[in-house]
Amino acid sequence: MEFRFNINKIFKNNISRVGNSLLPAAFIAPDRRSALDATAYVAEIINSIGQASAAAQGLNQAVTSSDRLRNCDEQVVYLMTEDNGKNGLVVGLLKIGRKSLYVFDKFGDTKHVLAPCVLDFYIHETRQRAGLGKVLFEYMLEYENLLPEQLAIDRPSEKLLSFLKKHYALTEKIPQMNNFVIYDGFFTAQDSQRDVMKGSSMHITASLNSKLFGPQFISEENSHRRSNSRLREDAPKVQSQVYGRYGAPRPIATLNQIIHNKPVSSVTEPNSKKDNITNALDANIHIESQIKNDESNDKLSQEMQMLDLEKNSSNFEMSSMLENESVNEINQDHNDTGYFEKQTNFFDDSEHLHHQQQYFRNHQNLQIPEKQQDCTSPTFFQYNKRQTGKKNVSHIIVGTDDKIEFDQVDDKGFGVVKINRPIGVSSRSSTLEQLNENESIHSHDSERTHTADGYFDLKFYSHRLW
Ligand SMILES: CC(=O)SCCNC(=O)CCNC(=O)[C@H](O)C(C)(C)COP(=O)(O)OP(=O)(O)OC[C@H]1O[C@@H](n2cnc3c(N)ncnc32)[C@H](O)[C@@H]1OP(=O)(O)O
Repeated sequence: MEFRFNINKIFKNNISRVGNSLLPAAFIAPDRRSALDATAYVAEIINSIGQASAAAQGLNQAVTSSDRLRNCDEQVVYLMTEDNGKNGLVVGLLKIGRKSLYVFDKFGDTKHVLAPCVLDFYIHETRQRAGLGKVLFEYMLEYENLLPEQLAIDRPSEKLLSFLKKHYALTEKIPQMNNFVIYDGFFTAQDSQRDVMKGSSMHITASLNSKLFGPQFISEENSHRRSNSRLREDAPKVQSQVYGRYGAPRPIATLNQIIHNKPVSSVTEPNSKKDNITNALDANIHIESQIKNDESNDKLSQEMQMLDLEKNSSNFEMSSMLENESVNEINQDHNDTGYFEKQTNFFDDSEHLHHQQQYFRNHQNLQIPEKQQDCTSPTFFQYNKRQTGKKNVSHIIVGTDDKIEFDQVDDKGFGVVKINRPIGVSSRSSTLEQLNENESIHSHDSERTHTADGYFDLKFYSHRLW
């Protein structure tokens, strides 16, 4: 390919490497004007041979142009020239550049690579099959320090495929979804040259996630995490060791025994303390029976309601305290879910029972019979709307024949049920006022008052440190 100007002044060697400056590396311009002229000449050469290459490949548009080369840092053009004793000849073009590609490996996994690519390759028709193509290609490989299998070929022609097969024995292609052709050994060479983007590959599956969000990057961290998660799935599930306060020896849980009417034989507290607890419970029960006998007395009825609630809540509290081992865990869950802060509203015993059973099922340490009516003894106190005269009353079912220990609870936190009476002291003769002095049910959020619509709001609170 001849030009109207002398290319020998620009290209000192047979093969010249031209970057985005559009000047050969060996070109030394005496002045600025000479540099600008040389740039214009090189641009013309590149455009011309680019058009010739496109024509040789049957392309409508040239792959190689001076504008594209000027605007791209990652691409370079190798030009092969001949000195014909006149203006010189341009006989070959090879354009390469690094491209970010998503390519399949041999196993069908998609990888994201920054690979050197052969973008355009052309030897003038008058010089083809004369070995010039190999000379140009070898020069490029040596200059770029690349191996032939490292290259991704952009839409190669049959001539180029034949060329690569003949000179470099590249035959085993790895099928791709794009127009690039890569050969076996591409990834090995890539890894050796650190051209694979470190730690990043694409994971394409037929999963919904892939459909919705596209292929996922698999970084080293993700791979590690996935392998760890698999290990975790395979590993036997062993309950973690409990340390500290929760690891201390605890009495055997008795709430289950209370519900099932079993003797609380495992409680290992001193007898005197258990006796005190029993006395306190008996006292409450006695008061309850007395009050029930005289339902016409409104004042006593009010007192009964207060005592009922106090007993229910205190029994529940005492049971909870005895259930330290299991309840410690439960409390944490319920503090999070606000279980004890929920206002219960049971008009129907079956609903109440279902709720209670559901609660115990959620905590496998505890058991509750499927049918509460199976528990015939001891007495289970279930106060409903008819008994209390209130629309909303929280129900607590507690067996009273068992010996239960309880401690006083500080008036701290939300909705604390407070029992301020010394253990063993009967509250039989307590009037409502005395009861307010010594035994009180505190609810910071909603006081124990009769509201206009008759609602009674009692909220339980279970401290995390119990
Ligand atoms: C990514 C791309 O650029 S794809 C486009 C590639 N370019 C083209 O197709 C343009 C037209 N062809 C050419 O320019 C040249 O033929 C090139 C660049 C492919 C090869 O350059 P050459 O100087 O011919 O290569 P070289 O002489 O070193 O090697 C010759 C070998 O190339 C292959 N080859 C070259 N020309 C042809 C041809 N017309 N038909 C089939 N194979 C050919 C053959 O394997 C040949 O070996 P053989 O002669 O023993 O059969």
